[in-house]
Amino acid sequence: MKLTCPAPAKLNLFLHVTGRRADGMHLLQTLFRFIDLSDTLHFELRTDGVVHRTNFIEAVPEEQDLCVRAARLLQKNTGCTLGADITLEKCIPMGGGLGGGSSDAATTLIALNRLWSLGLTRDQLMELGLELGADVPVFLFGENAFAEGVGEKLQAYELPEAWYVVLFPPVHVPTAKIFSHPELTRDSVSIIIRALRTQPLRNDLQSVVCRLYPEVASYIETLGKYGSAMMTGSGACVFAEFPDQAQAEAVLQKLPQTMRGVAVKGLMKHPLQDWVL
Ligand SMILES: C[C@@](CO)(OP(=O)(O)O)[C@H](O)COP(=O)(O)OP(=O)(O)OC[C@H]1O[C@@H](n2ccc(N)nc2=O)[C@H](O)[C@@H]1O
Ligand SMILES: Nc1ncnc2c1ncn2[C@@H]1O[C@H](COP(=O)(O)OP(=O)(O)O)[C@@H](O)[C@H]1O
Repeated sequence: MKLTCPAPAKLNLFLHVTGRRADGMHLLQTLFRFIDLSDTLHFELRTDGVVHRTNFIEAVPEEQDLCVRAARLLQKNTGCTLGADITLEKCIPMGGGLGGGSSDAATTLIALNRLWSLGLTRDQLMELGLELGADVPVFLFGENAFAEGVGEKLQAYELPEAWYVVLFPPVHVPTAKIFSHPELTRDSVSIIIRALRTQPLRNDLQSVVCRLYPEVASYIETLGKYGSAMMTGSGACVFAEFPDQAQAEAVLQKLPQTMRGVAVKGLMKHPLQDWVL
């Protein structure tokens, strides 16, 4: 038996750092939006219990791959003796604040819950997902969401149709380096969800990233000539929102050819939302 499933990327339409937990993890408020830029995962059932990624991905060794780790975590927690061959077609730039690894992990949990007939509920999958990373639960939640805590307290948030130009600056920003920076804003005032309609949106991680990686600042400045440009997550990717495809693509055309990026549609929900009860 085989399944082929998408794993969409996310944008953080705003991100505030409101405090720090006793274990050092930062408390955030953020708005997650899924976008139509996806990895594709293929799952083939194995009856010998082995979980194996079939393709070579230079930046991610098999044992570290969040898909493989998600599959093994699911086996461990359910006692399932089935396995899977997983083929991962990467399209989402890695380590860019687009949540690709987290999304791959969530898609693996959803797909194997079905392929192995485990019957775990959405809440059970979200609890498992959180063990793999703070960004995993939202992809299992399945709706665009306002998030608090480290990203695990989620409320569905309805967003209008929109298109995004997403640019990939050629730098790798380690998330831990930004969160541990002494000059990071860690005391933003908590907002209530309704304030999002009226408040200008910002990302509290952006100024530290721009100082350490001037390329990110330069991409924001260039894209900012055409729209309201911001960084997603801990970077390095930057984005701006447009009302329709034509406007987003026109902006992409005007940007210097050296700037890699895409024009993508914002999704109204996760493509596998209906797969989980
Ligand atoms: C910033 C966000 C916003 O969506 O996105 P990304 O840029 O990763 O996509 C996430 O909160 C990223 O969550 P996650 O992807 O789980 O972070 P990890 O890479 O595991 O975090 C690496 C390290 O960053 C620090 N960290 C991370 C998240 C957080 N809320 N507080 C932290 O202090 C911790 O030191 C952690 O060990
Ligand atoms: N399936 C995967 N896809 C991408 N990255 C992965 C995966 N599994 C593990 N990783 C690791 O997670 C890191 C963060 O990846 P990713 O989720 O793409 O970025 P971000 O957290 O910035 O949104 C990568 O640099 C890589 O080392």
